[in-house]
Amino acid sequence: MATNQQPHPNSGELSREPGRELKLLHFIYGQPNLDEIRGHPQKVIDLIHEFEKEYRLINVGPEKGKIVTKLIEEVKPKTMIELGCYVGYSAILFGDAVRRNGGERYLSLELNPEFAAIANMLIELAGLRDFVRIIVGRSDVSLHKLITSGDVKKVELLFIDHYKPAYTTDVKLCEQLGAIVPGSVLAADNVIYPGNPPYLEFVRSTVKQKREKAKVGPSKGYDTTGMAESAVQSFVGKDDVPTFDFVGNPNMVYQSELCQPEGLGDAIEVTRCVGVED
Ligand SMILES: C[S@@+](CC[C@H](N)C(=O)[O-])C[C@H]1O[C@@H](n2cnc3c(N)ncnc32)[C@H](O)[C@@H]1O
Repeated sequence: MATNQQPHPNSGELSREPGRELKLLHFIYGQPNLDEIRGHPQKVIDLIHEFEKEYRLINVGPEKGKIVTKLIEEVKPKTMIELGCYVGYSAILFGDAVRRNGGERYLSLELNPEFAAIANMLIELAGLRDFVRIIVGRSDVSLHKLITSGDVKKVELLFIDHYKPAYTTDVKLCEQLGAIVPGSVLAADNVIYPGNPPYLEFVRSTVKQKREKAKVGPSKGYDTTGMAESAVQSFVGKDDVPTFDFVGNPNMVYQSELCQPEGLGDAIEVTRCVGVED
């Protein structure tokens, strides 16, 4: 399934110089017509696209973004959660869509406080400051706190776009805390490039297969089988371990499909929870 040898769709000759995310902030806030941009999410997105003609950023991009925007129109979440904010591209694009579709808030979980600070400035410029909340920290710790405090009662729509090995463990955490319910929808990015075979196997498994696997007891580490080494090493490093032990809830019934924009070397896996087996 994974096609790790493929070049990243944006890789070309683009600059990967360290600190380019801060450069993006200067580029956008240095625009002479800043007042015309203020309060217009699409104009901020357009400027990020402009910057990406020269620099490589790791956001979801417009093609895969459309898939998630359509899901927002269908699900109409009151609260949408994303794992991985980076410089705020998806938070602005999807936060704006959630707001237009009657939602109440967009929670973005981000590990790196520098990225969160940059994203906050762009979210503010886009006019989404009162709608998008960035929570800085590890996604598992933040999810645990949000759910156990009662702040988030269920997952309506979850956009998963952070540390690749944590896709499965974070969804299992939501399962075992009872936050995944029939009607919950998961949208996971980068499932072809760089690829996430353990996640695809997990969301495409039957209850019977998951119960069989769960017999060994809670899993303690990340399953990185078939993942690109670069994906395993990025953001947290290969020695990182999940904060919690995971059993998940193997009784959750999922319907899962790959949504791949034409001509793109990557796709979003869209997974719907359609029931719970006794
Ligand atoms: C691919 S980028 C997110 C792109 C963003 N969703 C967009 O489309 O604009 C991945 C982000 O996840 C963050 N991240 C990695 N591991 C994380 C974790 N365990 N918890 C929270 N954020 C994490 C990284 O710091 C990085 O900013």
